Amino acid sequence: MTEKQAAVVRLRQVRKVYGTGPAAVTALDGVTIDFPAGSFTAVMGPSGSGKSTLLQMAAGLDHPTAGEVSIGGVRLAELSETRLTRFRRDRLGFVFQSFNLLPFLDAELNVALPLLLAGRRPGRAAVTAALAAVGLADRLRHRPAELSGGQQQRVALARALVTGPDVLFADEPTGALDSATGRQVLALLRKAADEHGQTIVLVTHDPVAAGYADRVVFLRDGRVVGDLVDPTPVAVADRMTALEAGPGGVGEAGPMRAGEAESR
Ligand SMILES: Nc1ncnc2c1ncn2[C@@H]1O[C@H](COP(=O)(O)OP(=O)(O)OP(=O)(O)O)[C@@H](O)[C@H]1O
Repeated sequence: MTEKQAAVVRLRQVRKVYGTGPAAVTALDGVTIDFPAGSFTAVMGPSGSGKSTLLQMAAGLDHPTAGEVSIGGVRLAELSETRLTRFRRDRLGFVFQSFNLLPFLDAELNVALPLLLAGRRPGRAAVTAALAAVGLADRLRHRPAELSGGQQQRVALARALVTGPDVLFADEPTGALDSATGRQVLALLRKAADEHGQTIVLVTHDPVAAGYADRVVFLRDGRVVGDLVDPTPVAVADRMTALEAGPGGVGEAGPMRAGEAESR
């Protein structure tokens, strides 16, 4: 992997409105949050609460309607489209629920692709090391169709990590995997933060997945409504139940406040 700098991802009063007029949807309603350098944060919330939108804004995949996003001190709004594309390619990694591998390329070439696209000569050792790191050193010649879902997701993770990104954005990366395979992928995300200082932002519905993070941030109706530090799956599931019950149904825990968890 190449040298990288630890990078904080910073959102300030980020709003995202899709569409206009009566059909407009406010997906994010003034989100201010930091994802500290080298931290692993899970983003959770009911369906439609704005998790994927938050990830898209934070990763510069789409532009906010208002507010500001910076990564490692670079304000994304100040970059031209070309520079933003290059910034994403050089500094960020992405993993999605659908693995998005190219079906006609084997594992090795799928992993080499981001280096080729960046105009870097894909050193065979770097590509092999990335696949070995996800436990697939013996699958270099296999195409996606010849790999299990978990193996495909691990190839996708190797592809995301081969460039040595400062920040890795993962949207439901374990959504299509069984729990044992999902845990392997989550352990690799944990390792990326612990051993390589990479900043991990994980969108998930799964309290077990969120339990791998340092902190869980909860969204509802496009707003941050609370967080949980050193989360356990049980504590996360409790919060989710309260959130999904709606504002009037938060139960004994009472309404959540941002930062509440730290004071406990
Ligand atoms: N491209 C789009 N155009 C219009 N509305 C959108 C678009 N993307 C998202 N939305 C709307 O914005 C809101 C937030 O969507 P988002 O996908 O961010 O939520 P989510 O929390 O990730 O949901 P889920 O858990 O179901 O994936 C929803 O009401 C959704 O319908």
